[in-house]
Amino acid sequence: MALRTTPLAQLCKRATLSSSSASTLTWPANSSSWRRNNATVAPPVTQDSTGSKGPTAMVFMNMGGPSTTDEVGDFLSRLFADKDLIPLGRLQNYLGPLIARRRTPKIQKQYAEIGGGSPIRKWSEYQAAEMCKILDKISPETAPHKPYVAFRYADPLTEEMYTKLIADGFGAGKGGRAVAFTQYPQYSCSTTGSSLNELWKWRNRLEGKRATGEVDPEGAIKWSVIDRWPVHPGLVEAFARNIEATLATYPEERRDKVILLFSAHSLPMSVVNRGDPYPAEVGATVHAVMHRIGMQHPYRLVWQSQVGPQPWLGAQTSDTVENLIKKGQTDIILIPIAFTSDHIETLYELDKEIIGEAGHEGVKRVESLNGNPVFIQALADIAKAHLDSGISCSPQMSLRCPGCVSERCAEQKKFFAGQVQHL
Ligand SMILES: C=CC1=C(C)c2cc3[nH]c(cc4nc(cc5[nH]c(cc1n2)c(C)c5CCC(=O)O)C(CCC(=O)O)=C4C)c(C)c3C=C
Ligand code: FES
Ligand SMILES: [Fe+2]
Repeated sequence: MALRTTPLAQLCKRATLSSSSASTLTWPANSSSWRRNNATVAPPVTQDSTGSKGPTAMVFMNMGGPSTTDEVGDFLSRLFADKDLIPLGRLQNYLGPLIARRRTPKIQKQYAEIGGGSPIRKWSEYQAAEMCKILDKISPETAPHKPYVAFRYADPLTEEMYTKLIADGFGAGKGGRAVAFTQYPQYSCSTTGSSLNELWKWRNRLEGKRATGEVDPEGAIKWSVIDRWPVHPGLVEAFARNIEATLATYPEERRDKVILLFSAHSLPMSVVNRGDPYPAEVGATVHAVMHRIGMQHPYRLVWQSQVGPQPWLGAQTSDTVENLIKKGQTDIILIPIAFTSDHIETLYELDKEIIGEAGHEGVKRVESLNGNPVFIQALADIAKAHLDSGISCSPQMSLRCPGCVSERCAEQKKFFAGQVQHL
C-alpha cells in the first residue's frame, strides 16, 4: 500500500471546507490531533494517486455469541472473565471459570432450542459486507472499504481481527485507516466500553513495543471510533417500519389499544449508579421511535435478561407482560430496542419464555433488524457521516462515568479521544 501523508495545506483546506457548519478547528497545544469544538479530529489521512484515501477497514464490534452449542463453554468463560462486564474482584480468575462451567449446560439447552447457536456472526458479517458495498459507492474518496468483525466473547475475537488487519496490509509499519464501528446503538461501558478496552489492548500488543506499550505513531493503524448512534434517523426509521408492520397484523378495531413495550437488556444498578450512559441513550432511542410513529400508542421501556442476585434496573419485561395480561391487556408488541440482530434474548427469552408462556395471540414481537435494507443503509449513512467529519470519536467518549475507577477506561479513552482534556 503506497501511503503518503496529506500536506498540511490540503488538511487546512479540508478543515475550511468542513467548517461551514460554524464549527471551529483549533490546533491544540501539546497535541498531535485536530479538534473541532470538543471533538477530536482523526490524525492526518493519506492519499494514493487516484485521489482515494482508502483502503479503509470498517470493523464491526459486538459481543458475539456461540455459533454452536459446543462453543457455549468458551463463550461464557470469556464473558465471566471480563472485568468491564462482570467485575468479581480478586476472585475473578477463580470465580469466573467456576460460574461459567456451572451455567454452561443451562445456556447450551437454550441455544439448542433456538437452532443450535447464535445467528449473530452470520448477521454481523452480512451487515458489514453489505454496508461496505454501499460505502464504496457513496464514499469513493475513502474506498475501498473492507469489512471486519471483532467479537468480545466469540470468534472472530478482537485478536483474530487485528491479526487479519495486519496480514491484509494495514498497520505494522504501513499505517492505514480503520474505523471501529460499535454495533451497540447505545453506549454502555460494559458493552462498547469493554470492546474498546479490548481493541486498545490488542493494538498495544500487536502494534506496540511490547515492553512499554508504546506505539510507533508513523507506522500504526490510524483508528477512529463510531461509539454510539442511538437516535440516527435511519435506525429510528427501521424500528418504526417494523413496528408499523406488526401493528398492521392486528384487526383494525383492536389496533389503537395495542401497548408497545420496548425491551432492552438490563444493567446492574451498580453500573447505573456509576453513571453509565446506556439507560439515557436507550430512552432517547425509544422517544425518537415513538415520535416518528406519531405517539399514537401507550408505551413503556422495560428491561430484560438480568443475571445473578444483585439489584438490576427495572421494570422487568417478563413481570410487565404478566401484569398487563392479568389486567386483561393481551394486545402487546415487544420491541427489542438495544440490539440489532437476533440472539438468545429475542429468540429464547422473548419468543419462548415470555410470549410462549403468555399464551395469547395478541402478544407479539417485531422482527429484529438483521438483514433489513433500511437498517443497512442507515449503517452506511452513519459511517459516511463519520468518515466525512474527520472526528476520531464523539465528544461523549472523552468523559468518564462519575463513579469510574478503572485505569483501563482512562487509558483507552485517552488513546481514542486523543488529547481531550476534561477526563
Ligand atoms: C445492549 C445489550 C447488552 C447489555 C447492555 C448487556 C449487559 C450485560 N450482560 C451481562 C451478562 C450476560 N449477558 C449475556 C448474554 C447476552 N448479553 C447481550 C446483550 C447485552 N448485555 C446479548 C445480546 C447476549 C446474548 C448473546 C447471543 O446469544 O447472541 C450472558 C450469557 C447468557 C447467560 O448466561 O444468561 C450473560 C451472563 C451483564 C452482567 C451485563 C451488564 C453489566
Ligand atoms: S466505567 Fe464508565 S468510563 Fe469507566
Ligand atoms: Fe448481557
